[in-house]
Amino acid sequence: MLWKPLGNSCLQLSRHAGVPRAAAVLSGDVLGRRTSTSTSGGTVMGVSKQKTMDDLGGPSFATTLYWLFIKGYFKTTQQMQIEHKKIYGSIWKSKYGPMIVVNVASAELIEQVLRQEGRHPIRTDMPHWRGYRELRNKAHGPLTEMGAKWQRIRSILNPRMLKPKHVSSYTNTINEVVTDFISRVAWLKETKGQGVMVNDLTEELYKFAFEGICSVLFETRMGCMNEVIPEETQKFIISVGEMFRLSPIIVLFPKSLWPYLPSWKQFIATWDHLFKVAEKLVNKKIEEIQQNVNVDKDTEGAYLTHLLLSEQMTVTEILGSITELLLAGVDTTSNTISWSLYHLAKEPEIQEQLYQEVIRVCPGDKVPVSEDITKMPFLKAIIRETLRLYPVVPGNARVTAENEIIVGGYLFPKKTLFHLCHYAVSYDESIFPDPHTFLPQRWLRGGDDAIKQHPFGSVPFGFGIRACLGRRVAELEMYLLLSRVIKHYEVRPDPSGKTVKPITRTLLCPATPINLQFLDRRAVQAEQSRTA
Ligand code: HEM
Repeated sequence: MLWKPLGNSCLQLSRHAGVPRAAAVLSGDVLGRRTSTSTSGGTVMGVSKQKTMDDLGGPSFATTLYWLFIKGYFKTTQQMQIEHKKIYGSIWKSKYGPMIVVNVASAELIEQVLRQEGRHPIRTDMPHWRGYRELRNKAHGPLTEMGAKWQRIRSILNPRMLKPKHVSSYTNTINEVVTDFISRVAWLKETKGQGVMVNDLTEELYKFAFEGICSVLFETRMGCMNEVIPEETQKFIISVGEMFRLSPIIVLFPKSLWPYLPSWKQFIATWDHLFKVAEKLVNKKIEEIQQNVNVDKDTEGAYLTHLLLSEQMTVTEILGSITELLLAGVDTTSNTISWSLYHLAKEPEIQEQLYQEVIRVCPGDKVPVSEDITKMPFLKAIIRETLRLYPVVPGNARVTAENEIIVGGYLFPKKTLFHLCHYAVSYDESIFPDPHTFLPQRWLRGGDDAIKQHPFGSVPFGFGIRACLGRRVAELEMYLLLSRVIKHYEVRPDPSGKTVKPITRTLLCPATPINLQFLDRRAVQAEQSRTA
């Protein structure tokens, strides 16, 4: 997904940015506050002059290119947010050719942008993703659709993805996948990890997240937890990776050149494969439902069955949405769990505290279900802190489509492209003291830091009506997996002591493989009592 404003996809929209209307001068901001002379610019012959985008500082196009390609921030654009904030302050503009992106890097300014969104917020226009759909006559899903059509899709997809009672009904399905993941860890250790290591944990968690989301969406198991992964599934996973790899390349070129690019042809081929696999799964479900109808049997089922039976969307529309949900729901979850385990391995005391919480709520062989999770505040705090340190979407784009708005005392015209620098804000020490330290306690109610936190200091799932559609499902997956893995295994760092840093590949990912040791707690306890 292209959330960061570094490709034409985001930038294209800012071409529409016009000159601010004079009428807006002195009008006060849309939050109802009058802009004071001190924050809104100088005074011209006794009349205060509204500051506009022209008055904003920031790097030129050449300077940005220098930072990206000579100083080498192309893969660590999240870090560039922090460096630019030091130079330009909390708000600055970056130029990409004729296009302008307004960066906001404080909790207050992010709040101002998000609270002034219109009824149909836009992230980016994603011309390459939309281009494929238009070429092949496919429907847009929640990621690529805009305006009233987007709102309609969300109103249909939201309830079974976000309402707690529906989401908790996916618990058993997800727990089955977690059980298989725990067994797969044992198999990986034995066959490829000298009895103790799991190498490239993120890739393994990717398979878990893919299997988990497929089992919720399609009500079908894909075989990703098997020892040998089915060829079709493996190809699907590779296609997702390819599509994300090709996306930023394609958007570097104008649309008119796409038909001549080999990358565009590969891009089309990968999307064809993604839609083909999704179509096969949807058709299989339609056949199952049809067979039940033929024998007058009630059809029960989760997400896809509900969408098909409710008939609010055509099958083509369902396919468009389901494919996008799948794409949005894999790397995000798997990266977050990888970072959590990476930190728990490094911080044995935090891991022990989590283990004690899990066995207190779920003693013996009890497998946690969603009600148990409500009794595990420390588990939740660990995920929350992971998402602060590693926001999967480190910089989110926002286009203010409907209104002129005032942010930080500057007046911006309609269709201004904002880049919300979530990563920089997550490391703001005035909001999160000791920002580089993994401190889950800061998210516990009654904790010393809890009071100081600004509600927009860390918003890992976004905010408002265009926020993440899969948040509740992702949280359930992460809570169940983490609690059960820690109950079963003691996790220790790679003995080679490698530090893993984050890089931005559209999403924030580990730059190098995360390899960890997994010690079976029962085996360790048995060994300890034998030698005692
Ligand atoms: C740790 C896991 C996840 C994180 C941190 C995450 C984060 C985000 C963020 C930041 C956005 C953009 C929100 C905005 O623009 O305000 C987003 C959008 C979205 N996410 Fe997630 N996400 C996660 C998991 C998932 C999962 C599991 C699914 C699917 C089941 C999913 C589906 C979506 C969709 C469809 C959108 C686009 C919504 C729209 O534009 O209407 N996400 N996510």
